[in-house]
Amino acid sequence: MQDIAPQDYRDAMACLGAAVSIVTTDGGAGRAGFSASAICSVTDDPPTLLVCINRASSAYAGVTGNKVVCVNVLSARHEPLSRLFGGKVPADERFAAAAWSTLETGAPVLADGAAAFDCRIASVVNVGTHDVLFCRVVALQRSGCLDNLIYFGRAYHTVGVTTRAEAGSDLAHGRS
Ligand SMILES: NC(=O)c1ccc[n+]([C@@H]2O[C@H](COP(=O)([O-])OP(=O)(O)OC[C@H]3O[C@@H](n4cnc5c(N)ncnc54)[C@H](O)[C@@H]3O)[C@@H](O)[C@H]2O)c1
Ligand SMILES: Cc1cc2c(cc1C)N(C[C@H](O)[C@H](O)[C@H](O)COP(=O)(O)O)c1[nH]c(=O)[nH]c(=O)c1N2
Repeated sequence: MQDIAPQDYRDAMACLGAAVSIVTTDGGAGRAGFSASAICSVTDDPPTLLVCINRASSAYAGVTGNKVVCVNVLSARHEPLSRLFGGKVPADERFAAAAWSTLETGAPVLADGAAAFDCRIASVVNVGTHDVLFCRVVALQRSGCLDNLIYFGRAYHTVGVTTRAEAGSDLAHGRS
């Protein structure tokens, strides 16, 4: 087995593009949120996704105490917001920069996000510095979903379509 230095791993992982979301929580353990790219769908029956959170994150206590999160998928226009939620900024200042609502759990839902997955944490696996949160989706919100903010090569990029017509009816009806 190779002896892989963390920096070599990160350099390689920087080549894996990923959609950027803001993961939020609220409840008795307080309101918190952080930018996240280590997110993916697990299964659609029951609807479940996973989020990897660094236990050193300022949001960790809130997320694990409230046991609810909302995954707010970002569009291109949210790059400044992702930078704010990317660390070293007080939580109130992060949330003051956008409009939020709630769905089922009380976790903040970004008013104009590409999509929002309101979740209850169903199980947690500790792996090294992170917890892998398996989250049961209990409510959804979706906008026109015309573009996504992508993180690749240590920089933000955009992928998407420019018009709803270009998106086609498949996207509008969720067909792949
Ligand atoms: N999964 C994560 O925790 C994660 C993902 C992306 C970025 N980040 C953080 O965002 C900041 C900017 O990252 P960057 O991409 O500009 O440069 P970077 O060199 O710190 O990270 C390069 C890539 O390595 C991975 N990575 C970095 N730190 C990680 C960690 N602690 N755990 C798991 N994967 C990790 C990510 O995929 C990241 O895009 C850094 O502080 C980084 O730690 C963390
Ligand atoms: C594009 C991008 C993507 C991610 C992150 C950052 C950025 C810029 N960060 C790190 C996270 O947002 C934040 O930096 C940490 O929470 C540390 O900052 P605070 O403790 O909140 O100040 C991050 N953290 C984490 O625990 N899981 C993740 O998937 C990601 N993904």
